Amino acid sequence: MVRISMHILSLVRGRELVKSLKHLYFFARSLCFSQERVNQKLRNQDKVQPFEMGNVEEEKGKEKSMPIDLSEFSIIKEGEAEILMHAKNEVFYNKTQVNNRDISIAVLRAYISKRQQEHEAMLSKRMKSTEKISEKNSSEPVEEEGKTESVAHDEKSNGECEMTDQEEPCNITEEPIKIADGKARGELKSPRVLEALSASGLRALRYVREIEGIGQVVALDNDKASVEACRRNIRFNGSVACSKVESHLADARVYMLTHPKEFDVVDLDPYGSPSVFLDSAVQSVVDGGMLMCTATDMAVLCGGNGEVCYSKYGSYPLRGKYCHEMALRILLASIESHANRYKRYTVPVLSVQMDFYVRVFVRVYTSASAMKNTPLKLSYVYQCTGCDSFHLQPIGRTVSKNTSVRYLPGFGPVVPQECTDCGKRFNMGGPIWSAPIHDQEWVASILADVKSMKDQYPAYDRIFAVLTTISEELPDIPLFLSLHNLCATLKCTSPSAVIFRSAVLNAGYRISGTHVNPPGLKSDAPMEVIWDIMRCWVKNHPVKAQPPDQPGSVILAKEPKLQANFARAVASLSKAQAKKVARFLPNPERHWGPKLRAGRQITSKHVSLLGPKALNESHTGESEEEMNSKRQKVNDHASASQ
Ligand SMILES: C[S@@+](CC[C@H](N)C(=O)[O-])C[C@H]1O[C@@H](n2cnc3c(N)ncnc32)[C@H](O)[C@@H]1O
Ligand SMILES: [Zn+2]
Repeated sequence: MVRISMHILSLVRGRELVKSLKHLYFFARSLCFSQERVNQKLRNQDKVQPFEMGNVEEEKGKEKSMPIDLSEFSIIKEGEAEILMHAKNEVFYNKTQVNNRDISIAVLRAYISKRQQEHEAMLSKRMKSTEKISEKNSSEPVEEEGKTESVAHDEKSNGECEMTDQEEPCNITEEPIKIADGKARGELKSPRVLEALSASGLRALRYVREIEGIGQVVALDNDKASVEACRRNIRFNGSVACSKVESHLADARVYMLTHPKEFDVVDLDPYGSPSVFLDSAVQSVVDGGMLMCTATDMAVLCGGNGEVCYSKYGSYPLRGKYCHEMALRILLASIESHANRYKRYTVPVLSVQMDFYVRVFVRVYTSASAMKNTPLKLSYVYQCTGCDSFHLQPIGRTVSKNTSVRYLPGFGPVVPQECTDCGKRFNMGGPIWSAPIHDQEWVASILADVKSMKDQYPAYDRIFAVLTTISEELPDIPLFLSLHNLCATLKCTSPSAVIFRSAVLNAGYRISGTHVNPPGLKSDAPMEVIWDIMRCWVKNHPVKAQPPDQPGSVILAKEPKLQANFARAVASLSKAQAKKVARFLPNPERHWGPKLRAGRQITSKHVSLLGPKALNESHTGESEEEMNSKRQKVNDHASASQ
């Protein structure tokens, strides 16, 4: 009915009568068809009469609508959203990113509820201070100018508070304060989201169709075919999508720069690196808002090309086993550096490495004084070239005297020229974000929410497993050790993870897993303690003699100072392990990975990216029938995974 009324409206706006009637007829007809029947039609190669799809917002008049032949499309359903996918792959769509979209939805839901709580807390604080002042005023008839000023400023600022040194940043876009029953009451507007690189619009559509309390979603793309597809998909998704999603043909960088502090959430999901979008993105987020950012250039971030990483992100990557976590921390450091240019700073809420990409969720605040803490949250990393020892070199430090704090450069170097464990030299990487990469309170509430809405996440099993592992990570320990690598250095058999964890715990240190690598271990035990534990292990599990200059031989030549206790410690299994909750899941199918830029031809140089099967398929020149059957499989898979 809504669709029909929209068409009557468009008719009133002066469209050609005959054309609109035709339009109306096909929409009415499409309403009668169930989704399955549309699919069936596509499978049977039935030519559906073309119908015209107009644009959805202010650019309505500018572009001429193109007639669409539905038989050229397959319908892809993910969550509540459905998109029309053209057979020619003109617009980017990668179903493996369902994990990425699911996690983003979970974080957005948490953000909306947190934002509401923060708003209520701010209102009640404001109310209390107003009450205090009015009490004071009633007992003291003469007003103290200075004291009332701050409240007056508060009310006048209407949510756009200026930061003072100790203040909590405010995060709200408020409607004017309404006076009801003599009380001041600020109402929170629904959050506005910018999906800066939207392609088909699938993400934006899922956001509006699945997230309660979400406001407007602005979907941008600088590719005409993508914007056309996005608009088509908006219409295809009905009235909620039409009223909430706006699609614009625009360069995201220009758009974000010209819309400073306008969006509660800015979502960047680029091909490869987000580096060129960061500067404008950090400026487009409101105070207390959230920036969500994906990077799929893992080869760059993980040290395949260190100097390229430096030029894009301002950090040198290292090729340790921890490189995927380092990738997350390089991205976080880079976002912070861009934010600092505008007196802003970030607070990570959740940082995930999954499949073939990293994705971070950070809140953005403005405060020139809080920004001074940034050097305390960044470190260089010294990685020994001989053994697996690594050490962090913080960039800054503080000295407190009475109530004042001085900010100073960090003491260094934290390592001598040669590794104290094996005698080899160090590579230096970074700077990385060395403060926590998740807010565990957020993680717990996201996890609880995901669990309670299991059916609403097509990738539930996967995202639940990842979030569970994240919830058990030691929050204050950057990077991790690989038990496998420690043993490879010493050329010894490996203790089980439980035995090794127990030895660390029995020595009085903490240890946890990491979501980026199933055997990876995070610990606050210094490297000398780790090596002592391994020396003790080798005493009971001797190794063959090695040349004396080998790092392993140098390490084993020293006597341990600590006597390791390998008795099984109670906490040697994580809670999830103890409860047999899956923490890591295999990929649902082969070549569960990145996808080429829309419209590109698959050639032999893409084999490493997409796998040989993709290449063979692109060369076999499949028949239309095969293509249709594949498209159907995609649909089946999408609906089966819900
Ligand atoms: C990886 S796709 C986005 C996928 C989408 N977010 C999803 O979840 O399905 C990246 C998109 O960014 C668009 N793009 C690239 N550079 C852009 C720019 N400077 N401004 C706007 N869009 C851009 C591309 O046309 C492409 O459609
Ligand atoms: Zn070493």
